[in-house]
Amino acid sequence: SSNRVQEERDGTIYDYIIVGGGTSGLVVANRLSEDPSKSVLVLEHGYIDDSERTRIPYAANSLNYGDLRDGVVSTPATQLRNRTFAIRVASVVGGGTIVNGMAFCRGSAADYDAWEALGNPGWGWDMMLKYFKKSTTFHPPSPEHAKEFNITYDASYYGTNGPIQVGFPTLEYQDIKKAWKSWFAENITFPREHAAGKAVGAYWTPSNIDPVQVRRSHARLGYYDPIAGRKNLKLLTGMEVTKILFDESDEKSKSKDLKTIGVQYKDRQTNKTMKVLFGKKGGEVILSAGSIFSPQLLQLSGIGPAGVLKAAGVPVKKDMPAVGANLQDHPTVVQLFNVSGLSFPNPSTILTNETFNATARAEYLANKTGWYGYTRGNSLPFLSLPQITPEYRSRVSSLLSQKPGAYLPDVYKNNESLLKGFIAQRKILAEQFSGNSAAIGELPLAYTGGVLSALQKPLSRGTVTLNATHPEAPPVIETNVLQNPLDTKHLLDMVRFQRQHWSRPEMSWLSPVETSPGISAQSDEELLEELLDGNALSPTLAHPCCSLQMAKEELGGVVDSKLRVYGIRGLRVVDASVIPMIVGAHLMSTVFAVAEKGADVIREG
Ligand SMILES: Cc1cc2nc3c(=O)[nH]c(=O)nc-3n(C[C@H](O)[C@H](O)[C@H](O)COP(=O)(O)OP(=O)(O)OC[C@H]3O[C@@H](n4cnc5c(N)ncnc54)[C@H](O)[C@@H]3O)c2cc1C
Repeated sequence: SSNRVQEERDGTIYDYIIVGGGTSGLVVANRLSEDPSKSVLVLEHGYIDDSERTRIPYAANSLNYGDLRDGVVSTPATQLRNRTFAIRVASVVGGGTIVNGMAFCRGSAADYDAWEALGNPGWGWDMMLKYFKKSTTFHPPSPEHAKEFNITYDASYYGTNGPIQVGFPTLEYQDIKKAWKSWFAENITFPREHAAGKAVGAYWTPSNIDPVQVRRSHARLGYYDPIAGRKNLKLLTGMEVTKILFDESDEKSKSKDLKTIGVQYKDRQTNKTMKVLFGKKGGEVILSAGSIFSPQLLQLSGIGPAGVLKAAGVPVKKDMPAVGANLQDHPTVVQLFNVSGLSFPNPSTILTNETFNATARAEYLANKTGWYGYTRGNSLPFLSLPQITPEYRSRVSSLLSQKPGAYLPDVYKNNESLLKGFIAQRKILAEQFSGNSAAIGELPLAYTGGVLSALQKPLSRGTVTLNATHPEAPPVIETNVLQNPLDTKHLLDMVRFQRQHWSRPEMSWLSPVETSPGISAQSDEELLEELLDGNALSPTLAHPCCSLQMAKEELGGVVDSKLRVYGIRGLRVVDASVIPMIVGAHLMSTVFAVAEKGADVIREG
């Protein structure tokens, strides 16, 4: 019965089993199946969704709940009055790229060079650039449009025939010109192209939009649909992988590494549990279930912190405390201003004016023009710490004077490699905080009143561990948001920057009045109190990552630079969880590049 799937389906013996047909899984599936002599199976938890909400660029403004995984919630956040938060992850063929906000931006060279510095040769900026290009096709804006809105770019940093279509919406709201004036008044940098390695300052970033079809470009559309007919590639949807299977005979002789022989999975429709096993020559399991479910699956399979596994009744195959540690995301803070004097239409119009919305929709459906072709905006200042606060030097010295383990979760306390890894990360972060090599805050250009800032370089670290009473339910996610007090400082630095920005003469056209936190709040304590009262802080911008970090093993690495899980044969991870340190950018374009490089690394053997 262990060969049931091969028997039931078509008798194929697979060389690769990819767990998760999301963003990374489909990239890897595409590249590995380019070789007709290799056969590839993708098992995806979700289904195919080709509805309007996945196509229409404007739909990127609303959360597509139908394609999100149910019940993924963080534990009460001690620093945020024990609030819990939905951690948004996709469950759909194409993964996060089907449901996300379509911001397609890249970090700075220093963000990726940091990965290389943690013991990952070939993962620095110079090499990653190749994969940023390979994954994309860039569509420049029309010269008239670019001139009118001062949209700058350098197409040479993108690809010319990659699967993901990248470009700008063909229309912009007029008020954005005034909003940009206020940014030009700031003493910051204005890179012509953010994707050139210096993504620090105020700049235009593209979307994953196909400007010809005027629709969302995503992993399924770019990487799977065009090759779905390959005979050596099979995608099964609605399948939840529940265990990675190891060669039990190997396991008995403790001297040998564990070796994968296949996976066990459950058909979500019939609830039937099945197995798929490699043939005699073996194969590789590639974990691409994302930053929450890849660590869960490793733990369900006996690879993870022994204490966590035992508590959940899972037999320990390999004690690896680093599995599920190092979780990072971009914590956010929202400020509110009352504004007047906006032109018609503005970005709020389509959200609040039903007639306008209906007309925009009809126009899009008839000829793909109008505001339904506009996403969420493409002007995204990402600032370095010195650009945000004159206090940056004192921040760096407080960081370096912290006892390294002081603000880390328990798993770091008894684990020397995780702690050493954090110290190595901290050194890199101290360098980034001292200068303008990398962004530490995202402060998207805003003028309609709601102002979001996102911390790009948190020092707090979260964990993903099995739910001891229901190991197969979504795992326990401790974000530990703001556990390190410097993270709070940095968020408040951004709040103060925004406040200063909104009081500039160039913003007076809006007659803005800060309503939350409100200018009576001045000290750190007052600001924090008001922000907590207003539920204005969150641990996540839907960018969970880093929970199975690629690093030297003695630095808390789970995978090596070939993405192989240490000590296990036939098992790699390719998704956002292998990122060792979160970048100063939304994640998707980085994940595409990681997966492209991951596929190359796998093909090299
Ligand atoms: C709501 C939202 C908004 C976002 N906005 C942006 C944005 O505007 N710009 C940006 O750059 N990034 C954004 N992101 C982040 C970005 O989309 C993700 O970081 C990226 O898509 C993650 O890719 P991945 O391959 O790691 O995981 P995913 O794309 O999530 O793929 C993982 C896949 O594995 C499947 N899976 C999980 N467990 C199992 C299992 N046990 N068995 C089988 N399959 C399984 C899942 O169903 C999923 O399809 C957003 C994300 C979300 C959720």
